[in-house]
Amino acid sequence: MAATPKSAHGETTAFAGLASRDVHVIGAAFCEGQNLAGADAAPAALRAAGLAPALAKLGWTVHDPGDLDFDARYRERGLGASLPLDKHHESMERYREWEDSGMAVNFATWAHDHGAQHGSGADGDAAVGESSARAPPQIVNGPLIGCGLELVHEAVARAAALGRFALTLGGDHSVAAGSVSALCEAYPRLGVIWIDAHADANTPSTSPSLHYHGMPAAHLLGWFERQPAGFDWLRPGVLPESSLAYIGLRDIDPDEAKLLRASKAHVYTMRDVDKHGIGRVVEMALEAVDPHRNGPLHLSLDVDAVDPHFAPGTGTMVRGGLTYREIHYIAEEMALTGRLVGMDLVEVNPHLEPSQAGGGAARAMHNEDPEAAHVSPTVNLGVELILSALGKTIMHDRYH
Ligand SMILES: NC(=[NH2+])NCCC[C@H](N)C(=O)O
Repeated sequence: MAATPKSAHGETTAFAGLASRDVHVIGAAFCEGQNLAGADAAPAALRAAGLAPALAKLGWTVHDPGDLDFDARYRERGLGASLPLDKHHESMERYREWEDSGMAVNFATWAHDHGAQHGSGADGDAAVGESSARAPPQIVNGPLIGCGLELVHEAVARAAALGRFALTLGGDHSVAAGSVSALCEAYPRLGVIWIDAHADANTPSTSPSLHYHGMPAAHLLGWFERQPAGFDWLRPGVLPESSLAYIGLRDIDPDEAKLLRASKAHVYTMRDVDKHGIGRVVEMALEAVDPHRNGPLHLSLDVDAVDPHFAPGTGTMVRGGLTYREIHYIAEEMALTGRLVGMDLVEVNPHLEPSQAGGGAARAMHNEDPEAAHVSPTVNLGVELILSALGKTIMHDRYH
């Protein structure tokens, strides 16, 4: 059966799931949405940890054209002057300094209070139609991010048009602006389950950091006061509020919380997980975004939703997260619907893995996939979660 997402998955038609077991890997080595580099190393690290052979073993045909070439796109669009791109990133030494300081505030705030190494990013960032006289707060590196994420959007749209499962490997959570917008267009009734410690629902006006990785949900939902330069390809509101459910939230900024409370987005915080248990929370979230239980679904998984005990290799860790089993359960339930069409795995930062910091190599457990190289705990968890979302269960190692 040919894949024709638009006509086949219209408003009223029940979606029967992808017709074939083809997964398209979109390597989005992109970390411009935050002030720390390293998340851009994740796609390569996930591949090195054996992602493709493990997916093949599970019964999937893997299409991986390699990482998107962001630099080429920047140059094409005349943004070459912004290269090298790491000018707004803080150093790993500064990150360690923040950790040693006791981490009373998040890294972005700490870096700001301790003389950020990078500029405000405001230069040349004027929003569309805005005069510089009363310039609104500017997303750090805004136009460059818009340009880069358009490439993600295009690649995900292509994967969806081919009827393939769109697996986006971040990168920071910025990439979801590209992937989710593309999938919402390909699958009009798309329900999005967003697993995260943070809501990423700040607008440029509410954001304490002006980092875009804290904003993609707000942008998709249409909450930005104005369209920032470079984002013409993103239709604000492309994701209806009621089609979004969060699980795992525990670090929300005050004005961000106000926006969420006033919206129709479905929020399941860690407290809901405590109260109802993960089984019930997943059921409620799926019911909320897809009341008929017959529409296409997307999983946007930020590894910082997981407790730092299990996922230490990420930039914005927050205590009190999902356990190893809870996060796997979520991924497994998504696979069991048979209607998952895409997944983002974001915010894995191999540079922050304990093994890289001198803590010794992560040890393999006896029952782990021998084909997966044991690079580091968070990278390995990332591979495992992708496998769970694509059908691996305790009783079945083939998607059936
Ligand atoms: N994708 C992430 N890790 N987001 C963290 C966002 C942190 C904070 N709420 C901010 O807006 O900056």
